[in-house]
Formats: sequence, C-alpha cells, structure tokens
Amino acid sequence: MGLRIVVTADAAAIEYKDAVAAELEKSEYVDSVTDLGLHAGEDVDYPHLAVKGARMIKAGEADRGVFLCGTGMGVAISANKVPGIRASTAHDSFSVERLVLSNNAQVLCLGQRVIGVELAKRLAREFVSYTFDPQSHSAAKVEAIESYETGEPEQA
Ligand SMILES: O=C[C@H](O)[C@H](O)COP(=O)(O)O
Repeated sequence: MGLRIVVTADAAAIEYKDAVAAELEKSEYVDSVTDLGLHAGEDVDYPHLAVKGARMIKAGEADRGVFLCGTGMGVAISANKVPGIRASTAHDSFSVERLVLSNNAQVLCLGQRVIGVELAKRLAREFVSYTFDPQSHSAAKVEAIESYETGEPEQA
C-alpha cells in the first residue's frame, strides 16, 4: 500500500506546492495526495497551515507531509509543535535520505525562495521512496526524541 501524502504551502510557495503535488501523484510510492492549499488568492499564515497538516498525520489521516513556505523553515518550526511530528527543512538529497532513515521524519519542508523547482520535485520524490527501519541503529535515538515529549525525559 502506498503513502497518503498531505501538502500545504503559504502564499510564498503555492507554485512549488502545486508542482510537488503533481510530481507525487505520479510516484509509485504514493496512493493519494491531499492538498490543504493555499490556492491562488488565499492568504493564511504558514503556522496554521503547517499545524493543520501535522495534525492530519498525527490523527492517522495521512502518512507523510511535504510542507512549503518561502524558506521551508517556518513550516518546519510550526509542524514540530505537534507532538509526535518530526519535520525539517532539507534541501539536498543526502539530508532527505537521513530525514527518513535517521530521524523517521514524517514531514519534509521546502522553501520556494531557496531552491529551484526541479530540485524541489526531486527531493519530494526521494522523500517518499524511503522507509524508516525500526530495527536500525537510529531507532533508539528517535525514541529518545519522543521521550522528551512526554514530560518525563529518559535522560536529561
Ligand atoms: O519561514 C517563513 C516563510 O519563509 C514564509 O513564507 C515567509 O515568512 P515572512 O513573510 O515572515 O518572511
């Protein structure tokens, strides 16, 4: 079964969000792409969009997200406010690989004002091709991240 992807972007990144969504629709790893907007003419600030998308993942309504803004940083910071969500900006292939394989991140964040559209499409395509291995040496570290969300850190 393929991934259910949610995409969203503020007014600074609508063009790239649409390009990334179209790219992901073609991916063999993707079953569905849900577009939370923005669409042309709409204006909602990035924190609200990123948290809405992150909450969809947290609720089990989507598996992964690709969130965009001018830099990819505001949506990442915002998505990480949702407990259980791991999101980061990553603008190179190696980082995107490690975002999944090391960090088990559900959300890739991209910046329309920083990279070219072809790179954005490629990174989104690569992001959905990786699967975290819960038996890997990285799993305990991801669990440690989660332990800091419970209010009872395993090791401070
Ligand atoms: O991280 C924030 C984004 O880049 C956003 O698209 C632009 O935010 P700003 O208008 O506050 O610079």
